[in-house]
Amino acid sequence: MRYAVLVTGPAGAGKSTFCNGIMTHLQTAKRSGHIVNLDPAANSDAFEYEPSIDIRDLISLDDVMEHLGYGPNGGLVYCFEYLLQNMDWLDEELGGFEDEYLIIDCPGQIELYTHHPFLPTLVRHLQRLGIRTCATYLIESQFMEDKYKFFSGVLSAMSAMVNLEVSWVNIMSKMDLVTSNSEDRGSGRNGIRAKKDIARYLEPDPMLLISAPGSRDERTERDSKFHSLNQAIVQLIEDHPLVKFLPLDLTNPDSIETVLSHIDFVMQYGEDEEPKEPADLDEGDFADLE
Ligand SMILES: Nc1nc2c(ncn2[C@@H]2O[C@H](COP(=O)(O)OP(=O)(O)OP(=O)(O)O)[C@@H](O)[C@H]2O)c(=O)[nH]1
Ligand SMILES: [Mg+2]
Repeated sequence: MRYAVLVTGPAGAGKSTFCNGIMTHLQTAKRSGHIVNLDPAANSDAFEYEPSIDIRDLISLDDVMEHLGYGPNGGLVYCFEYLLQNMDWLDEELGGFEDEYLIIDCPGQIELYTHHPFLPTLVRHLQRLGIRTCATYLIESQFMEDKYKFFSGVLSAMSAMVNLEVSWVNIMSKMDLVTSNSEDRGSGRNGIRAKKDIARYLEPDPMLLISAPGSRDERTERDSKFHSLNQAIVQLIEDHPLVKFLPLDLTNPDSIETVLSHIDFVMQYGEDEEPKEPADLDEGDFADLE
């Protein structure tokens, strides 16, 4: 059985660093894994581990920009359209990997996750090849310092989830930065000071948008349209509590282990390799037989 973990999220969320972190962890646990780079604009320095499959071997953003005159974003879309037209390249690259755990590093343009058909097409393709696929969506802990920014992150995660019909693990990255913030109580910019505050972000409490004091509250009161938009968002998140974040602190191996075990769980990693434990039965279930 082959597995693939898509690592998605906005620019700079820590996706490539997370891919490296998982690789290190897999190696320590004597498990094998491979990085697949799907970012045609990736800087080679970003990879501690040489990607086993690299979209830049098929097409590079620099070439597209130089020879076809595209800018960076149009060029990226061009690269993906090119990949979709040349999926046999990917099939060939994937052909050499049996029983593998692929960690797929994606670019940070969120329009790719919210409305471009690229990722859904890719996921369907992987599933057709019999590869069990799940997706992670990272947002960085600094988002918690501004509740408006944070909820726009929640909405983009929701939108990505709805766009892609696979199991999801949402991750709050760079938690090491929060820890140091909370030790220095004076400097918490927008009130991320106590653990219970963090909990309201990891399991997003939409009331943060309405109740908590923040820099833009005056505007909220003055501008009733802004207020009713917030109300609508609160309602949406209350009605569809789809997004919860697992905290990720790459400086702590236990934290990586927890995140990885969630990813393994949603993909049912290893279930085929070991016989399944029969489900526990209540004594009562046998009563009729006696
Ligand atoms: N403190 C801290 N910094 C991090 C962590 N993860 C990433 N960074 C920093 O955040 C920046 C962006 O990290 P990347 O891993 O390149 O982020 P990315 O999501 O791959 O970025 P794009 O591919 O450009 O979208 C780099 O300067 C990293 O060093 C983390 O867990 N803690
Ligand atoms: Mg990256």
